[in-house]
Amino acid sequence: MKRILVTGGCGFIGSNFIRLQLSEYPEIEVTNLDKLTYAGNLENLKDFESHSGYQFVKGDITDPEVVNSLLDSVDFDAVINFAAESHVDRSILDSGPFIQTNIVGTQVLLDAARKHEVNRYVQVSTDEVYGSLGPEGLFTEQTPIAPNSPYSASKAAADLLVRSYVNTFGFPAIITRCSNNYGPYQFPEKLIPLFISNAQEGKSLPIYGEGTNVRDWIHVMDHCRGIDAALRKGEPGQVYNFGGHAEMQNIEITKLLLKLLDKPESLIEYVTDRPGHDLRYAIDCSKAESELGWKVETDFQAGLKETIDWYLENPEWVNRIRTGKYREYYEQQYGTRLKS
Ligand SMILES: Cc1cn([C@H]2C[C@H](O)[C@@H](COP(=O)(O)OP(=O)(O)O[C@H]3O[C@H](C)C(=O)[C@H](O)[C@H]3O)O2)c(=O)[nH]c1=O
Repeated sequence: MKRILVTGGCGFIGSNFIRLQLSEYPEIEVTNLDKLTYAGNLENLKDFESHSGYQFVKGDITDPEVVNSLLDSVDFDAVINFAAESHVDRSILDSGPFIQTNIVGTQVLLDAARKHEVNRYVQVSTDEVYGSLGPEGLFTEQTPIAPNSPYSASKAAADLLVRSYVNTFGFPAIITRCSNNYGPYQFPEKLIPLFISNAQEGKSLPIYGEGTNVRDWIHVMDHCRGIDAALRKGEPGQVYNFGGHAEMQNIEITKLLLKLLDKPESLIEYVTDRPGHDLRYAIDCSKAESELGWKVETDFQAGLKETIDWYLENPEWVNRIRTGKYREYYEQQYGTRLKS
């Protein structure tokens, strides 16, 4: 595994994955193809800009010319597809970009990778494709796909395309599905960084509905190590689930964040629920544990504390986002929901 193409490497999970590759594998050459949408940020990899094993290419995975000319110019051993529109709330406001990037982009990448006989393709997916659980049970790799949001439907469609290329063409693809990530460089529209930033600014923390929805939190580096294990040790055609073994209700994690930040619970504001809000995600990762030798390494409380510290130590990174175009989105998303 010498030359790899990472798409969407300027986003949260992709940039952490590139960081892991360049730190762990001295011989690796990573090309990062990223369109630099609102969530793609060159600053996320600033410390690797001049690394001899790193190359950045600005481009869109939905453009066959861009993708094919890149694959013509470099003989990649693997393609790892992180490029995606990922925020459920945005997909409810406008599903168009989700269909384009997540589905059409995956099709373009699959066709180009197949044409260039790339030996390994990893589709980075999500446990949201399985839909919603009740209070009991876990998603396994056998759980039928039943997405509920435009975002998860677009990811499920992409997974099905990947599956079809495996079955139809014998294409050597692997799918990974992970639970909710947290950690440094996460765009502050997602629950944890949004609530840290709002609390720091003395703004309300908008909890959807009653706050009883459950998510399973995994540190982004544990997820990235999982993708790395799937890339190097996984069997083509297989799906691998990853999760953090850290299930929490939204209200519980919010109170924990406020406690760690030493901020009052009076900042919590219950707001209109997300339409079609999935109740609970919880995932069985025993296949990844037994077949890939992967396991969660980050203790949740320690990881959360370290994540809070990262946001507090990087106010410029946060402020550049929060004072930019993001303000329009925040107003659109929360303007009528929030009292304050
Ligand atoms: C932004 C926000 C969220 N929430 C609730 C909604 C969810 O129950 C939970 C987490 O929401 P968030 O939008 O951070 O993440 P999910 O909707 O669970 O989806 C995330 O995890 C999966 C695996 C992916 O695949 C998605 O790409 C990723 O965005 O907090 C609130 O109550 N208030 C808020 O302001």
